[in-house]
Amino acid sequence: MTSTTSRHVPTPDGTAGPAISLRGAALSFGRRTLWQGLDLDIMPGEFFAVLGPNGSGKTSFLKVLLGLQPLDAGTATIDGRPITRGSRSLGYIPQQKSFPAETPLRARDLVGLGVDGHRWGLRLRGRAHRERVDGLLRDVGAESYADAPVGLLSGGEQQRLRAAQALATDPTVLLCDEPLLSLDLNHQQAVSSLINRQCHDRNSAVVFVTHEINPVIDYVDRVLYLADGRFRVGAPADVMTSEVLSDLYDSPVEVLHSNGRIVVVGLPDATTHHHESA
Ligand SMILES: Nc1ncnc2c1ncn2[C@@H]1O[C@H](COP(=O)(O)OP(=O)(O)OP(=O)(O)O)[C@@H](O)[C@H]1O
Repeated sequence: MTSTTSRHVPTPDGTAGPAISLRGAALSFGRRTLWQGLDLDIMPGEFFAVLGPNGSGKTSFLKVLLGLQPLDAGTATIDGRPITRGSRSLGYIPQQKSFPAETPLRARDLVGLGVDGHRWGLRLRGRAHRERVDGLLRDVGAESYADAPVGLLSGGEQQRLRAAQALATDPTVLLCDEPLLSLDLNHQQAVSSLINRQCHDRNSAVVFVTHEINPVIDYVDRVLYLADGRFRVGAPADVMTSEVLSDLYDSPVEVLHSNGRIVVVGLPDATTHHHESA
């Protein structure tokens, strides 16, 4: 957390309050509890990763923050206010889903919607608009297909446009659901570094759901690790340990470190997962 300026709502003493705050949060579906007793403050400029095996509740956690999923107990606020759907301070990179082939938008139109599509009042138009869109397309390496119909692009190409569109809004809270899926290594690095800049230079709080911490390990301030209805929150070095993961999975798990990467060995058989296996 390096930024000093804040676009977030200040606390009475003038310091920036948490961008996201959960108190006593609980969510269950039927008899399956995803989490309970979750107290959490995510600060402006914090890069916060959410990890856990398939079905552990990572996407559901984002849905709560998007106002699409009510909690069963507790409260959730963004910038000190109760969460409402479609808040303008939220940016969202959804889990990859293809656009239909006939979608009547070019790549640059999609990004352009992020630049001014949700705003009332003054809209960036003409040259300024075009330059902003071009800059975003360049940032995600999408200039070469800027004028192509989105429905005809590959999954990875579409995903880069979604990242550009979400960043275009300069959100105070950026929610990312597996944004690196189907990107090759170069573009994983480009997109994760862009998200990191939004976080640390623009002071956005980033919530980054991922199966694989290694591509963002240098950026992550804290992780929420969900498994089997339980969770652990802390710095990666404190959570990604053999002791903590063995406790969460209730089964011996070994965490190895190799060349700055984390390798998890011995996840329970039923766990369809994430991280690199040895
Ligand atoms: N609206 C719903 N009604 C009933 N069950 C649901 C609902 N939404 C999610 N679930 C269940 O809650 C669990 C958590 O789902 P969620 O999508 O949050 O997991 P996840 O950690 O994001 O998984 P993945 O890694 O596979 O994307 C799953 O078992 C899912 O079937």
